[in-house]
Amino acid sequence: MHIDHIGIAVEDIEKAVETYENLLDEECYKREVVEDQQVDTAFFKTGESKVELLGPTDPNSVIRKYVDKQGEGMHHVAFEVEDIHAELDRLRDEGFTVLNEKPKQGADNKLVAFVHPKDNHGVLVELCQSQD
Ligand SMILES: CC[C@H](C(=O)O)C(=O)SCCNC(=O)CCNC(=O)[C@H](O)C(C)(C)COP(=O)(O)OP(=O)(O)OC[C@H]1O[C@@H](n2cnc3c(N)ncnc32)[C@H](O)[C@@H]1OP(=O)(O)O
Ligand SMILES: [Co+2]
Repeated sequence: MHIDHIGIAVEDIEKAVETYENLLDEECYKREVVEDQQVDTAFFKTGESKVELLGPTDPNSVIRKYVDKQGEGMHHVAFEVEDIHAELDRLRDEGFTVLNEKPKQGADNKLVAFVHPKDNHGVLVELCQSQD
């Protein structure tokens, strides 16, 4: 597994894109709203991995709930895997709480699924598999 991206929850994604374009001295390479997850995303390439900014698109968005409760900040770490179905089965067998029955369509043309932070010492983990 390698880190595909770090997810950062933000209040205002337009402002956050401006900040990170300044900070990283590079343009955001993709903007994508993922209705199913009620998030607006912005991606920056950082070497082999990426930064994914996440803004809420709906009052019921998990990002809305997170920012209201914890404030803006690091939200999840995503690992890219070859076979997400096999990995989810392995993690379930190992006793991890996999939050998705089956992988969902994520951003950046990936299938995604999540493992509850309570099993990972407080870190929400996303597994993603490229559909390229
Ligand atoms: C568009 C896809 C994109 C991609 O990369 O392709 C994405 O990354 S989408 C990202 C947004 N989607 C998700 O995060 C889906 C998975 N998340 C969830 O299902 C929930 O957020 C969940 C289950 C992690 C938490 O939901 P819940 O309703 O239980 O929220 P609570 O505030 O009650 O939290 C319970 C407990 O967990 C702690 N918590 C919540 N979120 C996080 C987090 N991101 N990192 C670490 N810990 C988290 C929260 O503090 C509570 O802890 P407690 O000790 O019980 O107070
Ligand atoms: Co993500």
